[in-house]
Amino acid sequence: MNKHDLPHESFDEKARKAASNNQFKFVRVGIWNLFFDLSRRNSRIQLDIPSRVSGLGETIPYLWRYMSDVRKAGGDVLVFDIALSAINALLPAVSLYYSGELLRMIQATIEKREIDQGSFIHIAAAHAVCSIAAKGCNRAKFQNASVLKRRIEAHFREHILHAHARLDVPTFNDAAVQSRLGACFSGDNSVGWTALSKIIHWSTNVLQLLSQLLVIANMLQGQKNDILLALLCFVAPLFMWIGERGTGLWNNNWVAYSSDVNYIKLEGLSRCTQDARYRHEIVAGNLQSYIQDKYRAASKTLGDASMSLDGARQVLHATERGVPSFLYDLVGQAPELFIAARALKAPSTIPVSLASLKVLQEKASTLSSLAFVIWRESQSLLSQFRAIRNFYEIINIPNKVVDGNEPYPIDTKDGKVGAAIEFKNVSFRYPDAEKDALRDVSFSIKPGQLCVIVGANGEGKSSIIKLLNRIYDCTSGQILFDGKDIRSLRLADVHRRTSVLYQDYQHFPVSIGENIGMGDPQDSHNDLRIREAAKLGGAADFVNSLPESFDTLLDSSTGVYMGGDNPDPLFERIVSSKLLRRSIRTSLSGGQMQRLALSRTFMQPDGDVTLCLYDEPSAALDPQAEYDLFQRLCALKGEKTMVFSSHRFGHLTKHADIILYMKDATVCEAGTHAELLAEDGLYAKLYNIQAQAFL
Ligand SMILES: Nc1ncnc2c1ncn2[C@@H]1O[C@H](COP(=O)(O)OP(=O)(O)OP(=O)(O)O)[C@@H](O)[C@H]1O
Repeated sequence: MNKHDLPHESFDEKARKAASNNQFKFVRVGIWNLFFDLSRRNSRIQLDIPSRVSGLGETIPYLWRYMSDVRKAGGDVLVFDIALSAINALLPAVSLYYSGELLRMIQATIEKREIDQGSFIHIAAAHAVCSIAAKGCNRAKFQNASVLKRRIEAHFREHILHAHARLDVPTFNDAAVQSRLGACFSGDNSVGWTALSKIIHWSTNVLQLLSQLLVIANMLQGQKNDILLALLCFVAPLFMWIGERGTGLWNNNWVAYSSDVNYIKLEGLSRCTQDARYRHEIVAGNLQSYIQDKYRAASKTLGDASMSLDGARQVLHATERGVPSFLYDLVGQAPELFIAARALKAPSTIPVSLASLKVLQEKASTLSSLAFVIWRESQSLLSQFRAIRNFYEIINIPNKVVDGNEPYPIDTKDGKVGAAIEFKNVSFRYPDAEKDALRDVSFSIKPGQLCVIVGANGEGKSSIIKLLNRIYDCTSGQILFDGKDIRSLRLADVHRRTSVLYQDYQHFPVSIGENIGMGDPQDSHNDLRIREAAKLGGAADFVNSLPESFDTLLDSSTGVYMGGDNPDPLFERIVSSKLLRRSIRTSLSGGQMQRLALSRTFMQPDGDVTLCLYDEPSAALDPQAEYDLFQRLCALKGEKTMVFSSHRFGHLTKHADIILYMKDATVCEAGTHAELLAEDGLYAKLYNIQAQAFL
C-alpha cells in the first residue's frame, strides 16, 4: 500500500458487503463514500428565508472585479456553461411555440377536415429535437458544471485561505472580523461559487420567462380564454409535489466520508486557517505561506477530481431523478394531449381553442412559479452581491499587531548566545478584557540565561510568553530585544528567531509527520530531521508504534459529514468501524500530544533560534519524560535565551539564572533559587509547600 493511502479499499469492501444485507445503501460518488440508512426515514421541511435587500451602488466595482475573476478562473468551461444555460433557457419557448403551432394545426384540421402532413411532420420533428436537445443540454451542463465549480472554488478558496492566514491573533479573534470571514462561505461552498451559480440560475430563469412571454403574447393574438381549463394545468405541479415528498436518499439518515488524502489535507489546512485555536501556532511559526503552498499543491494534485459533498449530492440526485423526471414530463403534457384527442373526436365539446389551453397551461403552472422563483432569487442575489464585496474587502482587514521594518537580529552572531530581553514597565490587557493581565512588569534577562516564571494560576505567566513572541502588543511600557523595541523589528524575523511551545498548543488536522515538519516550514519534507526532532521531543517511540507511523492523521474528522434526524447510530455502525477509526481517528494521550508539540519546537533550525519560550512544557509529561526533556534543554543553556513558565519547582528552578515570581499580575520577586529562598518571601513559601510533600 502506498504510504499516503488510507486503507479505504478494504473499508469500501466491508461497506459494500454490509449494504448487500440491506442495512443501508452504500454509494461511491467521486471521492465520497455515502451511506444511507434505509431502515428509518425522515421528512424535514427546508425553509428558505430570503435575504434582505440592500443598495447595489457601492458593490458595482466589486461585482466587476468578481466577473473578471470568474472569467479568468472559469475560462472556456464558463463560456460553455453560459451557452448551455442560454440554450436551456430558450428551449422551452421554442417548444411552446411549436406546441402552439401544433394546436393551431389541429384546430385548422378540425375546421377544414384536412390535415397538412408536411407541417405536422415539421412540428413533430421540431418537438422531438427540442426534447432531445433539452436532455442533452442538461446532461452536458451537469458534467461541465462540476469542472466549472472545481475551478471557481479552487480560485476563490485560495483567496479566502490567504485572507484568513494573514491575520494576527487579536485581529482574528475580533468578533466583527470573525463574522466577516464567516460570510465568505455559504454552507459547503465559497461565496465565489454560490454567487456564480445564483447569477447564472437567475439570468437563465429571466431569459426563460421573457422568451416564453414573448411566444405567448404572439399566440394570444385573437384567441379566447377559458379560466376553467387552466385548472388542468395544475395537475403536473401537484403530481410533482406529491412525487417529491419523502423520496430521495438524502431524506434518510446519512453519513458521508471521503478517504482521499489530498481532499482531507485541503479540508484540514483550510480549517486551520479558519479556526481560532490554531492562530498562535500559525502566526508564531510563520506558517502563512507554508499553508498556502501546501494547499495549492494538494488542490493541484486533486485537480478536477475534487468534489464537495454538495457536488456528490447533485450527482446522486441527478441519477436518482432520471426516471421520475421523465414521468413528470409525461404528466405535464397529459392534459394537453387529452384535450387534443378530445378535439379530434368531438370538436363541438371544446369550450376554448386548444391554442388558448396551451397558453393557459403554461401561464398557470410554469410561468407563475418561474416568476415567483425569480422574485425570490432576486433578493438572495442582492445579498450575494453584498457578500462578494465583503469577500474582496476581507483581504484588506488591517492587522492589529503592526509589522516592524528592522531586521532581527541586528548583528548576526548565528544566534549562538541568545537574545537579551528587557521588560520596562509593561502592562497588558487582552482585547475586551475587564482587567489587566500584566501590571507594570519590569525585568531583564541576559543573553543565554535560563529564566523561569512561576506563580499561581491566572497571574500572567502565559501572557509574558505571548508578549515575548509578539502575539499581542503590550498596552503600555516597552519590550526590548537586544536593546531594540520589539515593535520596530520585523515580525517574521522575531518569529523565526523564537521557538515557542504554548500551553494551549494545537495539533493541525494533518499527519503527525507534517505536524512536526511545520516547525521548519522551509524544510518540512525532510524525513530525517522530522524523525530526529521526534526523538528529541520524546515522541519517536510511540509514533513508530502506530500502524500508520508518521503518516497517522491527527484529529482527522475532516471529510466526515452526517445528516438526517438521527444519524449517530449509522455513524457508529458503519463509519466508526475499527478499521476506519484507526485510520482517521487516532486518539493520543495528553502526554503524547505534548511530546509531539515539543518535537515541533525541536524541528526549528538550531542556528536560527535565539530565544526559546516554553509555557508549561512538561505539564502532561511523566517524571522520566520530564527529566529527559530537561536534560536536553539544559544542553542549550548558554547558547539560547530560554524562558519557561512553570508551576513545578525542581530541576528547572534549581538551574535557573533568574526566577520571576508572579503575583497579582506583576513580578513581585526576582532572583535565583538560592536568593529567593534566602529572601524567605512568597517563592520560598510555595517552594516549601511543594518540598514538604517529599519529606
Ligand atoms: N485571551 C484572553 N482574553 C482575555 N483574558 C485572558 C486571555 N487569556 C488570559 N486571560 C486572562 O489574563 C490573566 C492572565 O492569564 P495567563 O494565562 O497569563 O495566566 P497564567 O499565569 O499563565 O495562568 P496559568 O498558570 O493558569 O496558565 C488571567 O486573568 C486570564 O483570565
